Amino acid sequence: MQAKEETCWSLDDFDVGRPLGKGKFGNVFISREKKTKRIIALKVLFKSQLLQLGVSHQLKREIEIQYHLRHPNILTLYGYFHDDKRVFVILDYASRGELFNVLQAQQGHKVSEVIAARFVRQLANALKYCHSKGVIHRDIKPENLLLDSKLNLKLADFGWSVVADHSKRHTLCGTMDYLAPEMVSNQPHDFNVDIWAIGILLFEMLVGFAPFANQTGDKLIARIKECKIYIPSTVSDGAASLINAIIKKEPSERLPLNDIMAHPWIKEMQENEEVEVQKFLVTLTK
Ligand SMILES: Clc1ccc(CN2CCN(c3c(Br)cnc4[nH]c(-c5ccc(CN6CCOCC6)cc5)nc34)CC2)cc1
Repeated sequence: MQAKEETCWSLDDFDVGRPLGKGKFGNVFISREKKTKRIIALKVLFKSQLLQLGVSHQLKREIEIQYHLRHPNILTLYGYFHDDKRVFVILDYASRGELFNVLQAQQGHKVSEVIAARFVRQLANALKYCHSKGVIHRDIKPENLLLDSKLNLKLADFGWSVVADHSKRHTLCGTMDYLAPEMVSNQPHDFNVDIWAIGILLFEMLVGFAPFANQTGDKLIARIKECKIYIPSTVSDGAASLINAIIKKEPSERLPLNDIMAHPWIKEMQENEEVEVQKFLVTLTK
């Protein structure tokens, strides 16, 4: 469906189906656009909730930012409309759902190194595009990474993103596991917070849990600031070297996106990716 400029959408344009998931501010329903029969995801948010929780600015920013991003690894936001009680956001439908649930369904909550390398490469690609437009996502985590029918990763939920500027944002946001040290100590932060999250994600996909998981509150903050992680020997040397090159306390020392995508382990894993993807798709329940 082409995102026609200044289209006036309304609920009458859609057949709304089952809920795909529930969030704090509303629900997402699988839906079909009547004219084109296109399947989409319709995010329905209650204005009362948005006002009560003071997150209307976040929704506005999510829509403004995501609407202007067009990339194969970013979930497309086609448009939005509202009635007196609700705001409706029209989004791409990712048929395999959240990476979070796919990981939960795996033995040991982890995936093979080939699959993990594919997701890291696609996420780095999406972030390279975002950062080139001055957008920092700031909430990279398995819940915000969706998968389509071909197992392509789609970066979603720009509710915590910002357009970087020199004032360097200070608001603390997102869940703690993925927060970079400079964010937990509420220091100025920049694009490198997204790079940090790629390292945490790679660790979690290969080990089955995040490096600072099972910690809470101040202990968790202390562990993140200490920035020491223990990588089990089940993780290959190539993958471990990439994780260690990204998980650096000093933001400017983290491996840049181009070097992540060109890393020898990423390149090595790409060799038999197609076969692994087909095998992995068969294991996912329909
Ligand atoms: Cl306001 C709000 C409400 C809920 C949420 C949490 N999710 C955010 C992502 N949502 C989806 C979006 Br946006 C776009 N495409 C999707 N596709 C799916 C999806 C697709 C398929 C399934 C079914 N599973 C797929 C994997 O095999 C087992 C069955 C489950 C979810 N969820 C979304 C679903 C809801 C975030 C914000």
